[in-house]
Formats: sequence, C-alpha cells, structure tokens
Amino acid sequence: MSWGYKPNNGPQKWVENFPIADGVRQSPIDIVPGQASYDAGLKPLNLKYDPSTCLDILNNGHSVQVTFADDTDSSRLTDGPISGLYRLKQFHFHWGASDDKGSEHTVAGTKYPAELHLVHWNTKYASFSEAASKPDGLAVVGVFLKIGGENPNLQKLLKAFDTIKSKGKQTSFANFDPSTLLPGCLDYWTYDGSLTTPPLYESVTWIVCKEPITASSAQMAKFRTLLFSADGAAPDCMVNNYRPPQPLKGRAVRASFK
Ligand SMILES: Cc1cc(=S)c(O)co1
Ligand SMILES: [Zn+2]
Repeated sequence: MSWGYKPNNGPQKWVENFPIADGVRQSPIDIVPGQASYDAGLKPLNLKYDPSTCLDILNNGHSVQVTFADDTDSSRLTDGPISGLYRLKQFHFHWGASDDKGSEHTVAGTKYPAELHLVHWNTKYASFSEAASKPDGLAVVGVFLKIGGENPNLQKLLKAFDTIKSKGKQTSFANFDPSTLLPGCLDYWTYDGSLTTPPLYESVTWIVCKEPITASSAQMAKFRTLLFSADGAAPDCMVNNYRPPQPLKGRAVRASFK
C-alpha cells in the first residue's frame, strides 16, 4: 500500500515508512503573523519564468503537476531569502473537498481552499533529484488560493484537466507562464522546512506569499474532478491532498515585510 491521504495511508501513517515525518524541520506549519520577525535583510523575490520551458501537465496520483525544462537557467528564482540561483522544476497544488480547507500552510489557524507550490532546485547541485535531499537543496514558493472571482490565468490549466483525469495521465502543455499565478504583492514569510509529501526530505527553504490569488468556487470544483485512482479502477476523487500543520520545534519564521 503506497502513501496517500486516506485514514489508512495518510499523513498520520507516513511516519511508519518515513520516520523523518517526526523530524525537526517538517512542513507545513501554521504561520502566526504576530510571531514572525521582520528581517530587513531579506531581499525581494526575484522570479523570472520563461513560458517556453513549460513541458507537460501530469496527474501523478497525488496532485496535478506542471513540469518545466530545467536544463538552463531561464526559469529561475534568485534573491529573497536564498543565495545562488534555483531553477523551476515543477508546480502543483494541494486542495480540499470543500472551500473551507485545502491549504497546507495556515495563517493564524486559517485554512485556504488551496495552495500552489512552485518547486525550485539549487543549481549548486547537478540536478533536482540530487538537490532534493540536501538541506539547502530546494526553495518552494507557496501561494494561497482564496474564493473570489474567476481567475482567467487558471482557466488554461483547468481546461487540460479533462485529459488527465486519472492517475498516470500526462499531456503536453506548452507556453504557460507561471508568473500569471503569482499575487501582485510578493511580500512573504520564510522558514526552513521540508517536502510536504513523502519522502518528506528536510531540504526546503519555504517562501510563503502573504497575498493570496483568487479562484472561483466553480474553478475549485474543477480541481475536485481529478482522480487519485487510475483508469479502470474505482473512481476516487482527488481531494484533501494536503498535510496538516506540523510542530514548529523552535524554528524562526521571518517576514520580508513590516
Ligand atoms: C518536490 C515536491 C514538493 C512538494 S511541496 C510536494 O508536495 C511534492 O513534491
Ligand atoms: Zn506541495
């Protein structure tokens, strides 16, 4: 039985096969704005994405993921809390079965309906997979989704969902600019954490944007038409693919803004 989000294979069980689930820098966390310390030394995020690096969109059985060509520096993150240059590898989402939950990070206990993760890897290493297990290997930009007006930039993504409904489905997906999914204001919180899915490597510098982007309730419903299950298996709706907040264990959360 492989890991998932059900009572018998979900976040409460992951520690059985991935003991680091009880580690000292696990993600996500509850971000308490009043306890975050403003750090004037934090630089603004510098994100530059080249839509021509967009390759395909995939249902990997845990989320919907858009993958990028990472053989050049043309889609990358610099500055912010990191040093060096991190290349964009993929982005994906976590969401709930209803609009009242779905994000992984929470803000003073508040859950958002979904959370976008833009995954970047440190080019001091030779590849994503080499970087993925290093303490400074990854930088993930998290963006909350809140319910509001229809988001035209999500539409292109959502239209592809019908062709990747079940686990293992993948289709080419070109010329998508992930910067269209970023909020106008790039104020952020940052802390040292981990992947939020197994293998839960403690390799992520988390960069969580304070400002959410919007999605309509109908657009959120579209995410919920995806399936955890493969073609031919009993259909199992892909919902609640989020890990709940983990203990802070003394970590500092810094804010790039006052
Ligand atoms: C690499 C990676 C990062 C995150 S946050 C995730 O959910 C899955 O895979
Ligand atoms: Zn994620």
